[in-house]
Amino acid sequence: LFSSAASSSTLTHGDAASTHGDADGVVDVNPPRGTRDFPPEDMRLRTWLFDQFREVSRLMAFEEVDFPVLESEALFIRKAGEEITQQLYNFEDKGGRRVVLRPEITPSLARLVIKQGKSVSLPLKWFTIGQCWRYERMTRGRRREHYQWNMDIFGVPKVRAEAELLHAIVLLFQRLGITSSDVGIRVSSRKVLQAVLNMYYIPEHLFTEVCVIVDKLGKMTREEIEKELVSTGLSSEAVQGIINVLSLKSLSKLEEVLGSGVEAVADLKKLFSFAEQYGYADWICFDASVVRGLAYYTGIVFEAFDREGKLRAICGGGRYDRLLSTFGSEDIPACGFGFGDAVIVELLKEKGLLPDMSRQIDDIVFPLDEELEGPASSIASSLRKKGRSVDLVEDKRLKWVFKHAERINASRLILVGNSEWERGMVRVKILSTREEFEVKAGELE
Ligand SMILES: Nc1ccc(Br)nc1
Repeated sequence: LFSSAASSSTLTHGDAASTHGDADGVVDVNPPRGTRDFPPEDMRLRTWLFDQFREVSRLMAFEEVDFPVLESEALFIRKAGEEITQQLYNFEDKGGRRVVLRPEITPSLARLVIKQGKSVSLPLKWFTIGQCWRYERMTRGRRREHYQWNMDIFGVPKVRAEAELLHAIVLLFQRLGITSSDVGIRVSSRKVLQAVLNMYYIPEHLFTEVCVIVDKLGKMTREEIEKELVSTGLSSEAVQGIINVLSLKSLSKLEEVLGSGVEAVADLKKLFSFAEQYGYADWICFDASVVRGLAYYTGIVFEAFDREGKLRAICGGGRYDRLLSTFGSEDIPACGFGFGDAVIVELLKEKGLLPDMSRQIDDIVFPLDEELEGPASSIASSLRKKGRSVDLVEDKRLKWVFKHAERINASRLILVGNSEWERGMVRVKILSTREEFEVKAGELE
């Protein structure tokens, strides 16, 4: 959906610009840097994609929720050095309040769950599709906004919840025509890292910071990661131990290193066994290097990736059992994922899976003379009441109308002409078969 940088088209409207434009009366018609417009064709693709998100949410029996894009900055202040909190789109409003354009959805979800308090019964299965923002120096020319589909389950402490979320992700990919040969989902648990830190007696307060650092595996060199880990105070032995465990891709090897009976291994085994029952085992694989970059994850984490390795993560999520207490509330076990609107479209383009996005209209109604505009309107009105989409066209030459009918894939062209109208009739042309006939205006279906 993110078109390449728009041309520097500008608009000079003479007087209009003098009130709206800058000094020389020129208005920049491009949207703010890093943001997108959605002209009709792009909007049809976005609507189609969001309809797939909604249909999967319906299949999973999730309820839709929403909240403001604008949130208190306090909801996102975290000290773990995450990229997401270092790129807050934050400002002070006219009331002197510190606010942000939200960078993610989960804290707003947590806020709403806390606000709803005892009035909601657990488990909660909520979803939303919302725009998220970041303020990044445009040097990297990256987007500053995207839309995310979020699915979250509150009140289920067991990995059955993560298994449900993974099912939703697989259902979505299958609906788009993507197979497990195109995409995989790497699965691990932050409890793996927790177990390793315990092995080296590393203090608990370093856990979140270490997670954020090792999430950069694959984006930074191993040396840079090791350097950052050492800078937190870890011994080089502990750093090597962490790097070695995070390179594991087999659960049995992990069990050898961590020992049996470790919660992380038990959780993952249970999750992989659920995957067999759901029938999506071939979509997922254990990969200890997956930690995800958000500070609040506490357990299972996962991310979907294109197996050709050309694109960034398609979606990601995990368990966050202690987020609510960071907002001063009682903790409720929770897990969820975010699924952005940009990488998935790049993948669909790569795979030739973009759907046909051309328009489709049922009827064009066209009065052949000006004094027939009234009758044409009443015909359009009665057809619309019957549920047909009608493009009422006026002040055009017939040649243009036929071209227009092709352009918008109209099924029928309904011509209102004097000679027919005098007999209470209209002329109908079926555009697919070129069939043409007269119908009583009142009997038009
Ligand atoms: N968090 C976030 C927000 C906006 C974009 Br674009 N990417 C990531």
